[in-house]
Amino acid sequence: MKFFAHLNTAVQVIGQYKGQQPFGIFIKDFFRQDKKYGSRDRKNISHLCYCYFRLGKGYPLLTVEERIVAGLFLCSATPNEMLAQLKPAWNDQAGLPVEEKFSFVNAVSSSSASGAPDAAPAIFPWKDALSAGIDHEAFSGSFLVQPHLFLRIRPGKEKMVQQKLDGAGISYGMPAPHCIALANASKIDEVIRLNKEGVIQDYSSQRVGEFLQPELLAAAPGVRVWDCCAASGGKSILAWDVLGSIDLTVSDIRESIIANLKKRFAEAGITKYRSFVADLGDPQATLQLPVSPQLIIADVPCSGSGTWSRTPEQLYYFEPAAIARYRGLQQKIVSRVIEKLAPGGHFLYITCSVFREENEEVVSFIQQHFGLAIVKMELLRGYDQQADTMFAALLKKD
Ligand SMILES: C[S@@+](CC[C@H](N)C(=O)[O-])C[C@H]1O[C@@H](n2cnc3c(N)ncnc32)[C@H](O)[C@@H]1O
Repeated sequence: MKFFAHLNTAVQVIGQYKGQQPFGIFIKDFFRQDKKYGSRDRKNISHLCYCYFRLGKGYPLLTVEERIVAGLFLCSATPNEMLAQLKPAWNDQAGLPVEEKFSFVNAVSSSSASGAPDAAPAIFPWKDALSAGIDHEAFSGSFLVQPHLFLRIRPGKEKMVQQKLDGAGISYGMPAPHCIALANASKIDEVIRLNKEGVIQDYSSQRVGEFLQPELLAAAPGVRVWDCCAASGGKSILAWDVLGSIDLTVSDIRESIIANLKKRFAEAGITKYRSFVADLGDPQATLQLPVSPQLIIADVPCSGSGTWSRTPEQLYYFEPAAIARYRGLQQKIVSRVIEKLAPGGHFLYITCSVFREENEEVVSFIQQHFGLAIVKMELLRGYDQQADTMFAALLKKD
């Protein structure tokens, strides 16, 4: 019976949530206000809610309760206690390939008032807006699977990190050298000294290192790098590790963000760098850059659509009008920063978006307005690796 109580609470939570804040924060507040839920209850209720959001825009005419159960079935790789109680007829089918499982849900969907049956592509309905090279069906289906947690091992710490993980009995995969893939709930911060020995960084984000190779950039030691949307410094630490000694400047829009970065850099052993705060969407903003940078890393604000497997509520609440707003901001930011790039310098444009308008079209804008030439451009597919999907383009100024 307890799973029916969890289902009812999940229906209640979903009814109250309107998408204004990350769902993870909302549900924590919900549980804080009502102390009767134990940790197992909280885990199950959260899981049911996330199963609902993982269906994205699919099955809109099912009731909330039906959608939660459909999501639970589609997201379960094996039979389980919860499904056995909530939908016994589907539990034995949980291990089937997901394409086959859709037919069970479609049968319910078409027997409700919905008419046409649904399937994976309906989860993410903006197929025509996707960047080149994304398999729409596989991408849509990827929302049903929780992504891995990835750790990037810092240079020289390879043996130590693997020994520590083995010693703690934590199982992991290695999709690439220096890259550790773990189950999402792994408590590696109790085992690894984060930022010093390894950095929590998605696999695709780690692959941005392929664009930072010294031979590609013809970078000499001491190359002047500006990470202009640095957040807590994930790309800066990567550049530091790949390029060796760099002359680093970081900036972001708010002081509190730079404060987090400083803490993280201290843990990472990065002590020599400059930082400032600037709103790069404002053409009048003061940029406290000492000399013109030879490499600008612009990991710009974006829809984040390549990361929605981690926050599937965004997939559910997304309004496509937001894409043009992001593109407008991205064009302002690149226009503001490229004028500072040294002649012969490189500009690395990065998003975690799957939308062409934020990716290839901004690159075309850069080519047309600033005459930069593409050195390397790639959609970093993560959806087939339980990772984020990102886009990166390296351009060169004459
Ligand atoms: C995708 S995140 C960067 C992630 C970071 N590079 C990393 O690897 O961890 C984009 C960053 O752009 C910043 N940002 C948003 N709007 C901005 C603006 N108008 N000017 C400057 N930075 C901005 C955000 O605060 C956010 O930290």
